[in-house]
Amino acid sequence: MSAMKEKNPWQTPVTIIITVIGVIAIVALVTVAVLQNRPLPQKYKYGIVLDAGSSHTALYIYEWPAEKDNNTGRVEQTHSCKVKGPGISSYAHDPLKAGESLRVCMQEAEQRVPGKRHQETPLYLGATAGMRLLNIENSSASDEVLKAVESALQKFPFSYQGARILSGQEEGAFGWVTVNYLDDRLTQGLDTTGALDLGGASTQISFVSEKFDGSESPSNSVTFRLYGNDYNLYTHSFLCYGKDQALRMTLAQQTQSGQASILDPCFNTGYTVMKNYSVLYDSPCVSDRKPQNAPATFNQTGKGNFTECQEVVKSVFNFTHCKYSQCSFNGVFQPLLQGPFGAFSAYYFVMNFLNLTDTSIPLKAVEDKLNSFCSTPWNQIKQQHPDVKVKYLAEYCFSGTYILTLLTEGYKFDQTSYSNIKFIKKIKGSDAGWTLGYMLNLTNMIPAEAPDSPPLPHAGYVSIVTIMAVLLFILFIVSLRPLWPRCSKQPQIV
Ligand SMILES: Nc1ccn([C@@H]2O[C@H](COP(=O)(O)OP(=O)(O)OP(=O)(O)O)[C@@H](O)[C@H]2O)c(=O)n1
Ligand SMILES: [Ca+2]
Repeated sequence: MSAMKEKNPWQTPVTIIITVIGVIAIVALVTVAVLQNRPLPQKYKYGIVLDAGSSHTALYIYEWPAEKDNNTGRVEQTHSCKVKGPGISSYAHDPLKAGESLRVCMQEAEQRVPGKRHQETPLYLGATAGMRLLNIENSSASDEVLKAVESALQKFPFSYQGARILSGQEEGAFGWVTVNYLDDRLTQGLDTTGALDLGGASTQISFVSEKFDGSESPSNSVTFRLYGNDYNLYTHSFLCYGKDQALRMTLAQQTQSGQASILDPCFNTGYTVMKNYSVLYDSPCVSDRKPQNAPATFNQTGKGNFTECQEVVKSVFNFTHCKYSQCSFNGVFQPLLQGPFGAFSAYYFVMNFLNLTDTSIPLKAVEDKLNSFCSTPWNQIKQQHPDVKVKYLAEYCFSGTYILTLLTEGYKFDQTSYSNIKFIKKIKGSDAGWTLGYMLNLTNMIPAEAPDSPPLPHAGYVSIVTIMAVLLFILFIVSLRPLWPRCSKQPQIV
C-alpha cells in the first residue's frame, strides 16, 4: 500500500513566521499612523462680549475648539445674559450704577467659563447708539460711564480688552460679518446676505452690491479680505432712526405747537398716558425742536389709524435732496438693493409679535394687518396679550408702521426685494447682531487668506494607509516566492 500525504505549503514554519510578523507589522503601522493623526481631544476657548445698547445691555459668551481657531462656522454662542435695567447711557447721572448693573451677568459668566480658562478669555464691551447720543450731548458724562463700566469689568478674572463706543460703520459691518459667518458664506466664497439691524437709537443697513465700488460715497464703504475673497460692503447707520428715537421724532412732530394733548394715530384707541415735555425732548435727536412756552406735560391719546400713522412716520424722513445717483433718505447714498437680507433685533421682535415674519405675503397684506392691529382698542389688545410688557405692547402699532415705512419708503424695498428679507433672531443657535463679528475681528479669527487644509480628510487618510500596508504585505509575500515550499500535486510515493 502506498500512503498519500498532502502537505499544506502555508503550514511550514517559515511562512507561518512571515505571516505573523507581517500581520503584526500591518497592525502596528496602521495603529501608529491613525493614532498619530487622530484629532486631539477637544479643548475649548472662550470669548465674552457685552453689547451695551441704547435700551439694554446683553452679555454673550462664545466658545470654539482650541485647535481650530481659523475654521469658519466654529465659533458658537453658548450663553447670553440680559442685564436688568436700562442701557448704560441711562446712568449718565450716576455712572457707578452703570458698572454695578453688569455684576449679575458677569458673575454668571464666571460660572459658565471653566475656571482654568478665565485668565485667557478676552472680555470686550462695545457701546452703540445710546452712548453715541450721550457723547454728542455731554461727552464728559459718556467718558464717566465708560470709566465706571471699565473699572467694574476689570474686577473680574477675565482678560479685559476695553470698553468703547463703536462707530455706526463698525456696528453695521460687524453685523454683516456675523450673519455671513454663521451662514458659512465667507469660506465658501458664496454670495453674501445683507444685514438689517434695528435698535432703539440707531438702525443699520449693510450689503454687497455689484454696482458699488465705494467711489461714489467712500464713507459708506468698508472693504474686507476674508478667506481669500475681497468684499466691498456698503453700510450706513442712521443715528436717531432706531425705533425709540424715531418714536420721539414722531411725537416731536405732533407736539410742535406745545399743546396740552395730542391724538396719536400710532397708538391704539383707548390708550392714554401723560408725557413730560422735557423728558420727550431730552435727546439730541429732537432737542432743537422743543416748542417754547409748552406746558410741563401733555396727554397722548391713541387714535388707532394706520394710514394717518404712516403719514406722521413718513414726515420724519427727508426725501428732498440727494447729491448722488440715488439715495435712501436724508441725502444718504444707497446703491441698488441686492441679494437676500437678514433683519434682526427690533425688526424681529416687532414682526414676530405681529405675526408678520412671512415675507412672501403681498405688502398690501402687511398693511392690512397693521391697519387692523392699530384700530383694535387698547383694552382688547391688553386682554389678548396679558404676558407681554405693556411698554412694548403699546408701541407695536407704531413700531410695525415704522418698520414698514423704513423698509419701503426709506430703503426702497419693493414687493420683490421685500420677499428677500428674512426676519431672524438667531442663526444656528447664535444671536444675529454685531457682537460675534466684533469678537472675530478683534481676535483675528477670520484670516485674510483661506487657511491650508490637509489634502485628505481623516477617514480618507486612514483608508489609504491601511490599503497601502496590505498591498505592501502582499508584495512582500510574493517576493518571497522562491522560498515557498514546493507545492506538488503529485502524491508522494513512499
Ligand atoms: N421683546 C422685545 C424686546 C425689545 N423691544 C424693543 O426693541 C428695541 C430695540 O431693541 P435692541 O435691538 O435691543 O436695541 P439696543 O441694542 O438697545 O439699541 P441700539 O442698537 O440702538 O443701541 C427697543 O425699543 C426695545 O424696547 C421690543 O419691542 N420687544
Ligand atoms: Ca443694538
